[in-house]
Amino acid sequence: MSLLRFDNVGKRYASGRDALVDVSFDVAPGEMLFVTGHSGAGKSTLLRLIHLTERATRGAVIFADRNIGKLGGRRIALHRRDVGVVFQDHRLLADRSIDDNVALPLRLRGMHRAEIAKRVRSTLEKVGLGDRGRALPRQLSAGEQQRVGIARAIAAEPKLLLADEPTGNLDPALSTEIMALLESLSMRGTAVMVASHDLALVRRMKKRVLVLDHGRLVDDIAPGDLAE
Ligand SMILES: Nc1ncnc2c1ncn2[C@@H]1O[C@H](COP(=O)(O)OP(=O)(O)OP(=O)(O)O)[C@@H](O)[C@H]1O
Repeated sequence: MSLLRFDNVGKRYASGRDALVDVSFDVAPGEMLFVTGHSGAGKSTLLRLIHLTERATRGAVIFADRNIGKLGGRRIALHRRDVGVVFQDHRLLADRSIDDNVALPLRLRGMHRAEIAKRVRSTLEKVGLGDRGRALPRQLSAGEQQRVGIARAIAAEPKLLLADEPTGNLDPALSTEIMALLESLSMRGTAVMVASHDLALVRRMKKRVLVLDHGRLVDDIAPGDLAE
């Protein structure tokens, strides 16, 4: 069974630019994989079609057996509950505590306060920040802030976590640490898709790699098979 399927997907922006052309692949539940390719190859666009910040203009994007390209209004919000997103610049609220930042998506879905407090605590523990909940983002290191970004994205227990260049601003040691964290999430059952142009990092992780070139999927490399 697949969690996500791209079926001959194309994306042409209003500008006329073809960002994705005839892209097909499947992602299994709990799988971790990378999407790589040169700048402008279409990595971010591919993730946006899954999060529905953009729509495919050809083909179908199927998530949990549903064609999400047709969803509107409230159904988009419901779909996004299943899809967590981590950004390069983590986008934490500077004047809110770490606890509040992680709680925000749970509040938005109307969860009860006691349940939120419990979830926030367990999620921060998962990312190794169980004792930092009262700190403000600026009191944390760059790597810790990115871990808070991941905690916020997984607090609601999505089926899929999308990460767009999640280590773009971090040094190699911290990047490896963040990747190990993402890997541990996939081992607990959350599928993880990481867009990255950092080939050295992608190689070290020995996961499946989708390679985009000018919007086309030119390779789908099995775990560990990326050439040195
Ligand atoms: N909102 C948009 N409107 C028009 N064209 C866009 C838009 N977003 C991206 N593009 C174009 O689509 C193509 C793919 O862009 P995308 O951002 O998906 O690539 P990328 O692989 O993520 O690149 P990078 O590594 O530089 O972030 C590029 O040619 C880009 O200029």
